Amino acid sequence: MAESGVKDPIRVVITGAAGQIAYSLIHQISSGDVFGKDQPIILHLLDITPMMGVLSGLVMEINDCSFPLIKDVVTTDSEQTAFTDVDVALFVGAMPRKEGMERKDLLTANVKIFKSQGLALEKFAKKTVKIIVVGNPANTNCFILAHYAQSIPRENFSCLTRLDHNRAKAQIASRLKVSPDAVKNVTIWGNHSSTQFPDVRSAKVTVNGVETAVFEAVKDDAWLKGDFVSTVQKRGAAVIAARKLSSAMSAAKAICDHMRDWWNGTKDNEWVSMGVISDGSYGVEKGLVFSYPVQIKNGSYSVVQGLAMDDWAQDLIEKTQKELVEEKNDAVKATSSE
Ligand SMILES: NC(=O)C1=CN([C@@H]2O[C@H](COP(=O)(O)OP(=O)(O)OC[C@H]3O[C@@H](n4cnc5c(N)ncnc54)[C@H](O)[C@@H]3O)[C@@H](O)[C@H]2O)C=CC1
Ligand SMILES: O=C(O)CCC(=O)C(=O)O
Repeated sequence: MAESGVKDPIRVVITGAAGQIAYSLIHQISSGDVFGKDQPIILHLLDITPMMGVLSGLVMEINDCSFPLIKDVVTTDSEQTAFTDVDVALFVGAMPRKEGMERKDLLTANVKIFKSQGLALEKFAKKTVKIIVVGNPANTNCFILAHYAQSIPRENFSCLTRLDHNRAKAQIASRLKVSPDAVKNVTIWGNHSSTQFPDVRSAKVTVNGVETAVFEAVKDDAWLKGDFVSTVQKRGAAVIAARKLSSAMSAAKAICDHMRDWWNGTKDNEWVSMGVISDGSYGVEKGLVFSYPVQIKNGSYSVVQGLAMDDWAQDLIEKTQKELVEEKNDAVKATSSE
């Protein structure tokens, strides 16, 4: 904080800044929706060289928005310039999948980007940098990024599963005809892929002022264990099939929700889902980037412990873990052969 009582600016890097997610994200961040209405920001926008013209147009638009919180905008195709002294790093830049592909089909191309950016992050970012990996396959890209940036604390790395979390809340809310904010404590376990486990066994919903377990309120176990799960698992693909482009507005909103909660904390007795480096909780292999229920206080998250498991849940968690182990092995092979 400067002597005047005005906060010092924070540096926020967005990779893939010329892409469709960034176009929504930049607006929300610049408006003060994430770090607060009193937090000045210097934006670092990274993209590949052919996109520098697009970034210059984006800067014109940012200027034309007259955001009072934006103190400077740095556009660059240099990883060194992009990551120097950053406080927050949003790794959006990567190739998106097309209709018919699984996210892991992007692995070979995208993990190489994350190796190179991990090495740059290691050299140039602040050690306190808070990181969200969005580019797919998000968990495994995050694993590679962290692997090549060993001096940054492990708890500073995360990947985005908040979009899945929001989708799960929205499905329950729509089924019960309540607002999504009446639904709390859903959990996304595992990979941001079609093996993820959207779990509402501990979730609660407030209907007509009364808080009830979601399973009791919905009264349809077959749906909660069947179509609900597969709808959330396959929502990304459904959007691509309909829009011919992958989710962007909802992804940007979820990135903001994830970082806002990490920056400011979660509400009492509530949790959110974040892909984080596993400490072995719930029997998951240590070191995998796995989505867990987390609570956040003073800028640090902790995995919610002691949630009940049954054979059905355990099976789903093992399936998504198995996929992550396979992805990790393929990613390590793809990055170490260079
Ligand atoms: N985890 C999640 O919940 C979600 C993840 N995604 C993923 O986010 C990523 C970005 O999606 P969109 O913005 O829709 O894609 P997009 O194709 O519109 O934009 C990607 C941008 O990244 C840039 N880029 C490519 N390589 C780069 C590099 N080495 N350094 C910096 N920039 C680079 C491209 O030039 C492009 O401007 C995709 O991988 C997509 O699958 C999308 C939605 C949700
Ligand atoms: O599904 C994809 O591959 C891109 C977008 C995404 O990850 C999602 O919508 O969940």
